[in-house]
Order: sequence, then structure tokens, then C-alpha cells
Amino acid sequence: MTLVFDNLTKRYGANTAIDGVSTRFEPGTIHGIIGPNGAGKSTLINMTAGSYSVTEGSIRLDDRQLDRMKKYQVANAGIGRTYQNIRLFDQMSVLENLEVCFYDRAKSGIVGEVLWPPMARRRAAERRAICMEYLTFFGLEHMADREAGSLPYGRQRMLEIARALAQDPKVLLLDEPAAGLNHQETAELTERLAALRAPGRIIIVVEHDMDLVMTVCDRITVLHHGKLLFEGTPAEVQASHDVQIAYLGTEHDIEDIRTAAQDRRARLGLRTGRHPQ
Ligand SMILES: Nc1ncnc2c1ncn2[C@@H]1O[C@H](COP(=O)(O)OP(=O)(O)OP(=O)(O)O)[C@@H](O)[C@H]1O
Repeated sequence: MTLVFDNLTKRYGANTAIDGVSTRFEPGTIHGIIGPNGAGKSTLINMTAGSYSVTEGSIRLDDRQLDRMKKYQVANAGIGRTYQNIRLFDQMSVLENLEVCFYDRAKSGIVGEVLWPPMARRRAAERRAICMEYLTFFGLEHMADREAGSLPYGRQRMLEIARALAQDPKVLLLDEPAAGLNHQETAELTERLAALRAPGRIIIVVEHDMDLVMTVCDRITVLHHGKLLFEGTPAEVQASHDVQIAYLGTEHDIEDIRTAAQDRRARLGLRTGRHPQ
């Protein structure tokens, strides 16, 4: 399984947000996408998830051309995602937020469940057990019955990733998963992401938090003004003169990039005020 961008281009009128990007993502890896504000990172994620149309070029998952599909077809082809701004069913319980993902997955057998209640009960118990495994992995098992909207912000972020995973995606797209998280929550997220690396899964993380990216990613793609500026291991990216110039306009080191990212994180986290930790 390989995800391939070939000459991928996105224009918004006269503005070229993604400009001829070609790269590939291998299974078993965590791949970071970084770049200064406005570099095109979210546009890339949204095109891959089928939310935005592609102007030129292609996105392929093995022999399937995703850019020709509708959004739900892209999801069915195995692309799962989270959003920069959390999207949960606030009034449903934490567990129900996961369970609804299984109705998406279970395309067969629904008629059987309706006609034969014992089968429905068995399936419901199985779904619940799997959901509880995901909740345990994300440290949410003791919150299963709480309304999702009442959870502290950091827990909501974890639940969003759990929801994306419950759909068993081949490719998991995470759009700024650490946005609005404090230092300890980010460290926790970093650990959990590392544990999600799996042979049959590609994880792509768009993130400004350099500690997270440099710790957890196997490879990193750096975008600048919509173009692929650099690609390599975390060590290669940190050593790249071009990357430092792109971020800061001058030759500073990765510490300055970290500071710039922290300033941005302080401005994000739309729900932090509502649900303080
Ligand atoms: N829906 C849209 N319509 C028009 N222009 C857009 C739209 N979305 C993004 N853009 C433009 O495309 C460019 C890339 O934006 P994008 O949000 O993808 O960058 P980004 O790297 O994710 O930025 P950030 O780190 O600030 O989230 C920017 O110039 C932005 O103004």
C-alpha cells in the first residue's frame, strides 16, 4: 500500500496554494508535513480527504485514483482524518461518539440485525468491546458515559483521533492534533501517536509543534509557498539551511522555529476557554 501525490496542484482563483507537489507515503511510517503559515499544509490534507477538489495532478492509493472520487468514496477507500477544529457530537456520550463510526463500517449485516434481535445484541456487545479498547488506549475509558462536549479540551482531541481510528483507515490524516494542547498533553499525544505506527497504516501529521514532529515522524515533507521545499528524516530537516530560511527568513536554528510554533499554539485552541483542564 502506497499513497502517491503526482504533480499535485491546487489553485484558488489566481492563488496557487499547492504547486506541483510530488511525493509518496509508505505503510508503517509516520510522515510529518510542516511549513510556515499559509504554506499549503491544510489544503494538501483537504485534497487527500476529498474535501477539496484537485486542480491538476493526482492522488493515488495503490491503483485507486482518489482525486476522482466523491468525499464518502475517499473515506470508504480507507482515508480517515481529524480536523484542526474539533468536530465531535457534543451531546452524545464519549462511547456513542465511537459507536456511530461502526455503523459506517458495518455495511453488511444490518438487515440481519434488524430481523434477528439476538444477532443485534451480540453485534452491539462486540462493537462496545472494541470501542472500549480504543477508549482505553486513549485514556478515556473512565469517561465513556460522559457527554463528549463536557470533556476537557485535551481529552476531546484524543477522542477525535479515536473516532478517526475506529473507522479502521489505511491512511490517517491528522491536521494539527497538538493545537491547543498543553506541554504534558502534547507529550502524551506524542507517545500515543508513536504507538499507532503499524505495518498496514500510513499516518500523516500536519503540525507546528516541532518537538512532536521531530520525535514521532519517520520522514518529513517541508512545504513553502505551496511547493515541496525539502523532504527527509527529522535530522536532515533540522540540518537544512533552506528550511531555516523558509521559516524565519534568516539563518536561525530549530529553537527559533520552536518558539514561532509555540506563539501560534497559544493563539489556537478554540474550546480551551470553555472547558479548562
Ligand atoms: N478556501 C480557500 N479559498 C481561497 N484561498 C484559500 C482557501 N484555503 C486556503 N487558501 C489559501 O491557500 C494558501 C494555503 O493555505 P493553507 O491553509 O493550506 O496553509 P497552511 O500551511 O495550512 O497554513 P496554516 O499553517 O496557517 O494553517 C494560503 O494562501 C491561503 O490563504
